[in-house]
Amino acid sequence: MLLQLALRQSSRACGRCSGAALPRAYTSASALHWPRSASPEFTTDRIRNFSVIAHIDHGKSTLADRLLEMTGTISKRSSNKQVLDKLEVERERGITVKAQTASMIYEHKGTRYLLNLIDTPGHVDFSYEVSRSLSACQGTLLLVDACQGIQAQTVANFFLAFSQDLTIIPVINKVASLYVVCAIDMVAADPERIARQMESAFDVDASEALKVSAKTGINVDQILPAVIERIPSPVGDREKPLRALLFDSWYDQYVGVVCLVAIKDGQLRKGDRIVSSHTENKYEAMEVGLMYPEQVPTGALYAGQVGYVVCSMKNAKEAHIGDTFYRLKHPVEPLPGFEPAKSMVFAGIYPVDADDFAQLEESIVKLTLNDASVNVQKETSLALGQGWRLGFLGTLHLDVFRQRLEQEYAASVIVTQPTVPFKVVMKDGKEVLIRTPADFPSPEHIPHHVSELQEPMVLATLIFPSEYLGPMMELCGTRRGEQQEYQYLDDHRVMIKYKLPLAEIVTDFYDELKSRSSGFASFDYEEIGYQESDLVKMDVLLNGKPVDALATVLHRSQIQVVGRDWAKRLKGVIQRQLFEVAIQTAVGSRVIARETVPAMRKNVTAKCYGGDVTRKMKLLNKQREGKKRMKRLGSVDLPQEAFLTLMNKGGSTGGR
Ligand SMILES: Nc1nc2c(ncn2[C@@H]2O[C@H](COP(=O)(O)OP(=O)(O)OP(=O)(O)O)[C@@H](O)[C@H]2O)c(=O)[nH]1
Repeated sequence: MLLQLALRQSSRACGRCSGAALPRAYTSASALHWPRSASPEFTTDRIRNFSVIAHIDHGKSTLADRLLEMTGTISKRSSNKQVLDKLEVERERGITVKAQTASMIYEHKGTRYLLNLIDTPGHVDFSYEVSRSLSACQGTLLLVDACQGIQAQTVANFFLAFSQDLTIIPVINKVASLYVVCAIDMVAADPERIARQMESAFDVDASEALKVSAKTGINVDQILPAVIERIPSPVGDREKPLRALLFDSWYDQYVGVVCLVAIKDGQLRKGDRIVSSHTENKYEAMEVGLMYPEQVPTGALYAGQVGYVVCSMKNAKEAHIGDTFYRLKHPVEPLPGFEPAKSMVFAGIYPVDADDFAQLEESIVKLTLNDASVNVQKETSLALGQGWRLGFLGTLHLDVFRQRLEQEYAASVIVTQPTVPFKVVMKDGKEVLIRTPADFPSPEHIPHHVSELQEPMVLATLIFPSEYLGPMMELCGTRRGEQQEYQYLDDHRVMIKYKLPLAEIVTDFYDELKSRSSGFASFDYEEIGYQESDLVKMDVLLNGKPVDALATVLHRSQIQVVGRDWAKRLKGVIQRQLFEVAIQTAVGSRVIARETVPAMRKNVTAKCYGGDVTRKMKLLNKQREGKKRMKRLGSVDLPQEAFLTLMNKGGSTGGR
């Protein structure tokens, strides 16, 4: 019984991990020590809501650990590392993909404060998480690595915070490595230089920058006093009617949907009847509390506080991020809310074994309960059967989703080449969004019905040491980029901005960027709408039959290079079969490239003379295992790797 209770507790703590409970990686001081009657004590003047934003790997999660330790929210244990990175994929990849909230109590000059900290992801694909998390804050710690200096996501995140009028505290991290030759830039970490960079890029006062080491704890004790003294307390009146902003939600397999709310006005008590402004659905608040750092019920939340509410919501889709909750019979003006997340990269996901369709569907539904930014549509491919066309925020997001399907749900899937959403403007003025190459108009159809083909464009920011200026400009040039801006951040670092087609950066742009800059360049982008483009659909044919799941849309200038490359790559992964396999790439009826896989003999044990039964069995088993991972397309067996190899041309993870 006790064991069951412990397991239940442990998986509840990980409700955000879509039901796949992780072992508790840390010891929380929370549930036992939280003074349950404490929340009324924290009036708005004794609350600070702040986030930590930075480029990837600049130390946000490590700093969050130190702050949680300092305030006694978690105990000091060597095993307490990146405690707010709760997902398995986050721990394995060492990145944050989901913003996490934690409340702390901190005494400053004899007064106790309730501090609410939100650790945000650094990667561009998850900037949607950052922007909505900032709506629950009045200030932010802008963290910059003392070796690397300002990077592209530092700039992007700074502007997100700036546009929301937040107080920004500059923090230079990793100053402990001051006397060590920094492996990244091969120059000593130089906090003064970084402070000057921040001054020039963001117009902040360099003397206000805190210089800390999140790892060793140096100067970390200066952070919370600065938070209290510099960041304004939230405005809000607990005597007014309830206005609660829903800014995050997740599905917990035991209690259902958990909503994270920022109470802008009024109070939210257990048992209250509340209404969603978006849907007008009515709910009962069954449990309310603070994230300390796990869910700790407090019975009530008051104006200015950030916490969770479990209400009688049946379906996670009812939780509309940006919604306003109000108390039944006391309607209020809804808060502005947020733009919904826009999918920028689409890919088909299919079960390797068609029998696993129902199981995979269940896994996708569960996973998307905790990631509403994934766009889901059923799709049928002639080649792969029934599956889904999923929309993601970027290729890292896609890769993380695939990894979570495989790790948390043991799914075996085929992911097709990612594509961006193209636009077809018809002659009658109608606009059609094309999310899958299979829907792209045929060459015969275009002259009669289509007036323009368009592709999505982005404004990319690249930051790198000045000696890489040539290779970086060349890279952007070969990717059909147009230079927009050029600025020296200091004597060593340059920032350039390029207008680029999104399709060019969801392929291997990031890998190229890293290899041509020896790893020193960083980049970020924002969408800037659609632009006319000379697009064509390229088909892949196996023994003369087009495979719809392998089709892609390209700029006309790329057909020759990609066509030849794909034919070669497929030849490399398609095993020899009983008959010859012709691989062709083609645009309409024009063949671009052809490769041939010669025929082979079927009997894998033919060379196994004599009576060695175990060896024969081994070979046959191997052949059977191999077959399991094959997809039969007409008469040709296509391995899972065929899709992967094109994706890698292809789908780099676009961010790390
Ligand atoms: N030397 C040194 N290393 C640090 C310091 N702070 C963090 N690190 C290391 O930097 C790496 C990245 O730290 P994280 O805390 O995961 O960085 P993050 O900003 O949360 O990363 P993302 O969530 O991926 O954006 C880890 O290996 C940390 O141990 C520091 O003060 N000094």
